[in-house]
This record gives sequence, C-alpha cells and structure tokens, in this order.
Amino acid sequence: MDRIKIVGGAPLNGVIPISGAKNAALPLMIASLLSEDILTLANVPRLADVSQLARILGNHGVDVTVAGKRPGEMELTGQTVRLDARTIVDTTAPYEMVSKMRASFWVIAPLLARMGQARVSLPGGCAIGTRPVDLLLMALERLGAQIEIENGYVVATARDGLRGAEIEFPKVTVGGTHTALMAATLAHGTTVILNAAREPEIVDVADCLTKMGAKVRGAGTSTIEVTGVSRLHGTHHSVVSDRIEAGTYAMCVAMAGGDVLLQGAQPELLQTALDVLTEAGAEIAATNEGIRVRRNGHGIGPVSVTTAPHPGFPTDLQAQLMGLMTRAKGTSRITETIFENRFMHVQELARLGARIHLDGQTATVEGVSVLKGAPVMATDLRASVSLVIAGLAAEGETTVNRVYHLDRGFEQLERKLSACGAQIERIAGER
Ligand SMILES: CC(=O)N[C@H]1[C@@H](OP(=O)(O)OP(=O)(O)OC[C@H]2O[C@@H](n3ccc(=O)[nH]c3=O)[C@H](O)[C@@H]2O)O[C@H](CO)[C@@H](O)[C@@H]1O
Ligand SMILES: C=C(OP(=O)(O)O)C(=O)O
Repeated sequence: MDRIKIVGGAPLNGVIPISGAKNAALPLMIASLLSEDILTLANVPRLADVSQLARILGNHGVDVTVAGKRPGEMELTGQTVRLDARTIVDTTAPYEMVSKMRASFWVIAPLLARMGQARVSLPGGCAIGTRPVDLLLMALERLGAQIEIENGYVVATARDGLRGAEIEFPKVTVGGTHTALMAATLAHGTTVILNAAREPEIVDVADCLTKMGAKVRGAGTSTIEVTGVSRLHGTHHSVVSDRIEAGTYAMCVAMAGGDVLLQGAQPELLQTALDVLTEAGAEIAATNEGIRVRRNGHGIGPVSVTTAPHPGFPTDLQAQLMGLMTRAKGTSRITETIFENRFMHVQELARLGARIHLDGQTATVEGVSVLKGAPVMATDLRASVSLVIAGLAAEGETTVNRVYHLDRGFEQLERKLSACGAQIERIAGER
C-alpha cells in the first residue's frame, strides 16, 4: 500500500488548481442512468471513487468512456467522462461493489424511476458512523415504491411508475435529497421535497438534470419542487469545483504559512469555512481566478466551530480544521453534529504531539507550539488529510499510511502540494 511522506516546515507558495467536486461527480454520474441518451461530464476528478462508480455503472450496462487528457498538462485538472446508459442490462447493484462506496447506493433512485425496479445491497456502516438509509427509503416509499429487505438487499419496485408526492425529511440529508430529486424527475406529477439539503452539489445535480429536460425548482433552498417528465435527454455538464478540496488547501496554507492561489475555487460555496479561517488569522481574498490564501508572520488563533448542514461549517472540513487548530495559540472547541463517530483523527493527531480532549461530540484542542513528525494511520478520507495538514507543520518526518483513503477524494494531492514547495512525496507500496 502506498504511503505519503511529509517533512514539515516548508511554507506554501504558488497556485493549486481545484478539481471538480467528488460529491457532485458521483451523483452526476449516477444521474446518467435516468436517460436513454448520452451524458458527458467535464471536470470529473481522477479519484478512486469515480473509478469504482464507473465499474458499478458498467455492471448496470452503462458504457463509460474517459477522454480529455490535455497534452502537456500535469493531469491535475480533471477528465471528461462520457456515459452512455441507453441500455440497462442489470438492475442489481451487488454487495461487493456497493460496500466499497456509500454513494453507490443512490443508483437505486434512477434505476427504480426508469426501470420500475432495483435491487441494491445495503451499504452498511463506515468509519465515521452507522450511516443508515432509512430516509432514502422513506422518500422512495412516499413516491409509491414498494420496498422489501431481502438477504441484505433493498428490493424496490414501482411497476406502474413512481407518483409525485410531498416528502418531508425529519433531518437534512444530502443522500436523501439526491435520491428524492433523481427519482422525482421521472415520476407522474409533482413532488415537493421539504427540509431538503442545500449543498452546492445538490444545485449542480439539479442544474444538470434541468439541462437533461427535468423540471426542477428551488434547488439550493430547503424546498425543491420537481414536476416529472416522461423521459430525459442527454447533455454536457461541467462538474462544480470542489469546495471541500478548496477548504482543505486553504487550511494547508494557514498551517504552513505562505501565499497560494486556489485556482478555480468558488468562495461563495465555502463562505462559512473561509470566515473561520479569517478568524484564525489567515488572509482570504476572492479574485477573478479563485481564492487567494495567505498567512505570513503572525500565528494561528483559536476558534470555536460547530458543524452543520450547508451553509453551516461542513463536517467534511471538521478534521482538517482540527489539524490546523493543533498549532493555534490558545484553546479551540470543535463540535461535530452530523456524524456520531467522526473523530478517528484525534488519536492519530496525538501521535504528532497534539493535545485534544474529547467529551461526547465536542473536541477541545489545546494548541501546542511544536508538533513532531511520526508514522500515522489514515482512517477515513478527511481524517487522512488532517494528518497531512498537521504533518506540514510538524518537525521532521510524518508518514501517513493507508493512503487509499486519501485517493478516494483528493486528486494528485502530493503533486499539488509539492508544486507549491511542500516536502511531500508518495512512496509506492507493494501491490
Ligand atoms: C458522496 C457525498 O456527497 N457524501 C456526503 C454526504 O453523505 P451522505 O449523503 O451519506 O450524508 P447525509 O447528509 O445523508 O447524512 C446526514 C445525517 O443524516 C443521517 N441519515 C442519513 C440518511 C438516512 O437515511 N438516515 C439518516 O439518519 C446520517 O447518518 C447523518 O447523521 O453528505 C455528508 C454530510 O454533508 C458528507 O459528509 C458526505 O461527504
Ligand atoms: C464522507 C465522505 O464521503 P462519502 O459520503 O462518500 O463516504 C466525504 O466526502 O467526506
């Protein structure tokens, strides 16, 4: 298995191109199942999750082809993926495939809406929490689907098609909102989704569906209205930029010091996180090209943050913020409200000398003046990158093991950081 080696202490200066968002690319690829035509997606990040989803869609009969390597480019800027879902050969998503990636469960919605049936393995828990799918199933039932659980599979049927309905989520769920939105596009009549997630990736998917002929209003607000149509056509869509990747690199710069342009980042998509970084002492400026992040001279100040659905502080940046706060001049408090077990990074950060006390869902981080490099273990995607952030400021060498977690969600991380002066390299493991 590959490892990432970092020697801390180098400031970051230069340009980091921000990739297309994993959390938009995955549902967009899944949305291809809705159409008997071709969906072409540009700015798709080269990530393990994208490759895995391509295999899952291939199993359903989607012809997935990749183009778009521009000559001379460092391969940092994404790819163009063509998805031809004209023929669906199989409506089952098997355990071996779904268990590797939670978002793949969402195929249930377009398969059911278009084919009237789907058999999808339950995804199971993961390192950050139990992650049930009850609300996704509730949404499909509201649209008239019959749902049975058989041998670990969700068997969903709607022989006469789905019917528009009111779906009110008791808590905000991104996956639930994607599922309801996709399923409703081909339902008879109008669906109203209440307490919908407002994440920018929902908006991106809704924009693409609209280009495919869907009738969607209100995406980005907590009420989304969808009027079903009989079929969707193909389109070309470019994946929105990754606000979590942008926030992560902004925290890398805040940690290491320096001056970096996050090229292509859209500040309006991560305003809360940028405000927190400003409070912590980073200088943030929106430019025509993206977001410029600087920290020179003065230290990092402590902050108190509680994660919340968009537009609140994202849970997907919680671990990274904790990595940054390990070096703050003072005590920070970070409360996680979305996932019950998203603190796996705490014990690994402690190996570098971080002082973090956990009490229920709140971590109290007492900033230290020195971190010291050590071997550490990645436990999940965002936890892994929090270790990279800490490693950028730690004295000596930090080795992050189990890099496959990082490869799920960060395109060319070590190349992007080393191009800005970080001493970071990938050490290839035995295959
Ligand atoms: C691929 C993708 O986009 N993943 C993101 C998505 O995950 P995902 O869509 O899985 O997260 P949700 O927004 O659905 O989860 C929010 C909360 O609702 C709970 N819940 C969810 C569904 C359900 O049926 N029942 C239930 O109780 C979850 O356990 C969690 O506590 O949103 C999360 C919250 O912003 C992000 O951290 C993930 O990066
Ligand atoms: C938790 C994440 O992803 P997923 O929902 O795919 O596990 C994430 O992107 O941080």
